[in-house]
Amino acid sequence: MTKATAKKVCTTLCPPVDLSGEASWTDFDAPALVGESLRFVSGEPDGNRFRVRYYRDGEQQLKARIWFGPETEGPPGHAHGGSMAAVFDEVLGLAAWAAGYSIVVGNLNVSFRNLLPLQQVVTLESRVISAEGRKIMVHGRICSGETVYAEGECLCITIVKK
Ligand SMILES: CC(C)(COP(=O)(O)OP(=O)(O)OC[C@H]1O[C@@H](n2cnc3c(N)ncnc32)[C@H](O)[C@@H]1OP(=O)(O)O)[C@@H](O)C(=O)NCCC(=O)NCCS
Ligand SMILES: CCCCCCCCCCCC(=O)O
Repeated sequence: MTKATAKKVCTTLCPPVDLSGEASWTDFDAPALVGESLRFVSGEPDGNRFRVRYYRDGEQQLKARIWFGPETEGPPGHAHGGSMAAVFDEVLGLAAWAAGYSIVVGNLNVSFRNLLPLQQVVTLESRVISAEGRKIMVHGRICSGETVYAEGECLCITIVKK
């Protein structure tokens, strides 16, 4: 990236970003469902790492508007692959909870398709694909318009009370 195209890195708190959803989406209150423990990805809504807002779409599938801040940097000016994996981990696991399954994530596969520029609001679209016994499969993608940055396939396993 040239100096001319590089986005200014915020050394103090970056300005507010617009995480609003589409008209047909409704707000989804993650802490009300799973408690306050999900701080690693969505715990600092005004911070410089991730800013996340959750929704359900018209089909009740979980959607997230996500801003990857300067502290998610991997390749210069772009998101670290691990930061995208962390986002998939939380959002796809949460999607299974939102669908009524008490799970933890057993396996997560991520395909990185395009470098994701920092300080851009993107959408994570999720879909619960199947539920067979204790195995809940959830797929998702991080995208903006026609551009897909990454795809995730998440095997969730329902928790067994001991
Ligand atoms: C996922 C976990 C609960 C499964 O342990 P368990 O309750 O003893 O269940 P099992 O190992 O019997 O697995 C249940 C089924 O899921 C399958 N499974 C579990 N983990 C799997 C994985 N990583 N990949 C593929 N299949 C997996 C098993 O093969 C088994 O399938 P089967 O019923 O067809 O034989 C356990 O491994 C665990 O707690 N892992 C840590 C999870 C975690 O830290 N996630 C991140 C935070 S959410
Ligand atoms: C027993 C309550 C546990 C609530 C956990 C919500 C899990 C959502 C997915 C988190 C994924 C992860 O932590 O790796």
